Parts: sequence; C-alpha cells; structure tokens
Amino acid sequence: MRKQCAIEKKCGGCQFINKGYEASLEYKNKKMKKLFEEFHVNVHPIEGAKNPYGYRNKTIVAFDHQYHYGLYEESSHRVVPYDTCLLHDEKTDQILKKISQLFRKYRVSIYDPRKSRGDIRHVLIRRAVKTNQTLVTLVSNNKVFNGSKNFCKEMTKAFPDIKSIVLNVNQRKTSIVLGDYEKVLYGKGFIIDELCGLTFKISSKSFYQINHDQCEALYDKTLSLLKNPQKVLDTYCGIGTIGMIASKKAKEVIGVERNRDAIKDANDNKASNHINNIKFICDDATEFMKKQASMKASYDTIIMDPPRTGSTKEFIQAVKILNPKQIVYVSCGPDTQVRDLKEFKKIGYTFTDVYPFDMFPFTEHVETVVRLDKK
Ligand SMILES: C[S@@+](CC[C@H](N)C(=O)[O-])C[C@H]1O[C@@H](n2cnc3c(N)ncnc32)[C@H](O)[C@@H]1O
Repeated sequence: MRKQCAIEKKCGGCQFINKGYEASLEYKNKKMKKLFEEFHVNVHPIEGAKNPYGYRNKTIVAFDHQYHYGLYEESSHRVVPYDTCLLHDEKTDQILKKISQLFRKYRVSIYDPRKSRGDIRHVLIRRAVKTNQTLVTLVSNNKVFNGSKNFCKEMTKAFPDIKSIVLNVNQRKTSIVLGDYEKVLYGKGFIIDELCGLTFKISSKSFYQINHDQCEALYDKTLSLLKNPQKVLDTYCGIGTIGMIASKKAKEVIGVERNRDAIKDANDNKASNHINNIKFICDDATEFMKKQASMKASYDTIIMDPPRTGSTKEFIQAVKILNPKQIVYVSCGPDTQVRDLKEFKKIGYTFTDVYPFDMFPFTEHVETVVRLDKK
C-alpha cells in the first residue's frame, strides 16, 4: 500500500517517497543502464524490496531545545522534527518518543552546535530485526550523563528489547557523529542479529548493513558469484559478515578492516559461530594489499566492499601483482565502482554482468555487485 510522507520536502532524505515504489525502481534501472553503458555488459533489473517501508535498522537523530527529535536541515543546524519516519523500523520511533519524554523530564542538556555548548548531540538507535534487540547510543559532549541509572531503568522498563545503552563521547567540533570514547550505561554494549544463518554482534561504531532482508539477498548473490573459492581475501570486511558467509565455501579466508571496534566484533563473531578457517586483520585495506603484494602472497579470490568513495588506484595495482582469478566487487557507490572497474579493465580483468539491489528504497542510492575474471 502506498504511503505518504508529510515532511518529504523539509527532510530531503528520500527523493522518491511520494512518487511510488515502482517509479523509483524504474528510475534506478535507467540510471544503472546509463552508468554502465560504456562496458557493454548485462545490467540486470534491480532486485526490489518485498516491503520497501520500515527497513532502516539504524537511525541517527538530533534534538532541539524543545526536545523534538529530527534530522538537521541541509547545510544548517536547524532540526527538522518528525513524529514517525516511513523508512524506520516501527519500534525506533516509539523509542525516540520515550527518549524525548525522559530528556524533558530530566531536563537533559542538549548540545548547541553553533555555540559548541551543551551535552546530547545525537541519539543512535540500532535494531537487530531478527532477534528483536535494540542498542541505544547517546552521543554526548560530556563524559558524564547525570541520572543515567534512572534513564536506563525507565527506558528498559518501557522497552525490554533494549539490550544495551551506551554513552558515546564526541567533543570534536565537526559533523562526524560518533566519538572514540564509549561508556556502557546498561547491558553489554552491543546487540546480536542473525543474517544468512549466522549470528553477528553489532556495536555502535561498527558498520552493519541497514536493510536486513535486502542484505541477505545481496550476500546470497555475492556467494553465488564466487566460483570455487579457495584462499579468499575479504577487504573492507566490517564485522566479518561476507567473509564468514564465504568461509562455508572456501578453504581459508582473511578479512581486513581498519575500524578496530569492527575487528573486535568480527573476532567475537568468528568465535560465536565456531568458524575456524577465517582470520581478521586490522589495517587500511590499501596498505594491507601493498604489503601482501610485496610479500607475493597468494589469493585466488578477492572480495571488496569499500565505502561509497570506492577503492584506490594503489589497491588495484596491488591486485595486479596478487593476480587472483576472480574479484567480487560489492558497492554502495556505483559511480566510484565504475571508476574502479575502468582501472581493473586496464590490468586485464573483465566482467559480463552487473546486479543492482535496492538496498535503500525511496532514496537515490543503489547497491551493485559485479564479478571480475582474469582474462
Ligand atoms: C560498505 S562497508 C562494508 C562492510 C562489510 N563488508 C559488510 O557488508 O558489512 C565498508 C567498510 O570498510 C571500512 N573501511 C573504510 N575505509 C577503509 C580502509 N581504507 N581500509 C579498510 N577498511 C575501510 C569501513 O569501516 C566499513 O566497515
């Protein structure tokens, strides 16, 4: 059933929310065909979501001084308040309403970005949709959160699925949301979700795909594209999701990721899923690739899933030396993927198919996966 968003224009988060889901898929299909046109490959129709609403398992909001929550208006510090968002998991907005009530009740100090004063800068909610567990992260300018015991007690009484509440301290004067220092106020500091038959521990600073069901479809495709993988290098591995799923099919997997918290989660995930043929390394992906190339290490398969900015020329030059038979490239930024694919072409890799996934329904974004083979 088609739903209408009342704050579409002010919020600006989803370009297609009031235009209809089919229209958005049509637009994305055309966009992908055009983007990959120069390669003369088969661009498959985008894999749409069964339910395009309520898919976001991660939400970050700011509060104004009247304790309304919302997103910052583009290029301003004005919060655009909202009641419910059509893309959020339903529980998320109920939790945010309760947080707003408690902030008001306890007169919690709200950060003012213009004056760099006050405490609470953002609230991040993460939902593990399969296990119904919630992680609440309060991002503050202050290492102390007065009244945290009462706050946690009231929150967890109202929402028993809140398994952890974390205070993340961010005293930087930038728009980066999370700081480095964290203090667990309640629970263990993480939640557990299930994905593709495995369990994953997720903490506030680790990357985890925001659309659970579309992510399973994307990972199934990724796995099916791997032809007889033996020694696999999973680069930009996050908490180890793709590598651990691929480990079922491979002899050995090495995952590399630069976020220390994600690597800690990955190692815990490896242990809790009893996977013995995977190892995780905390390093910059390009630096790691350069070291592997200089050691003449041997991998027959490379998986890469970089951030929206894509990979680097040096990474691709290191691939040339490592000479794997196949590369599976997952991307949340098809523009930068195209840029990187041109470099892969120069070093002798070809591809025939592009598989787009609608990981972020109603927004402009598309996720794509491609398998490259050595000519
Ligand atoms: C799109 S996410 C993919 C994570 C994982 N493959 C997944 O599907 O959950 C990109 C990951 O790359 C990591 N990352 C970003 N830049 C990196 C770099 N230069 N070297 C290594 N990892 C990096 C991020 O921390 C993030 O975990």
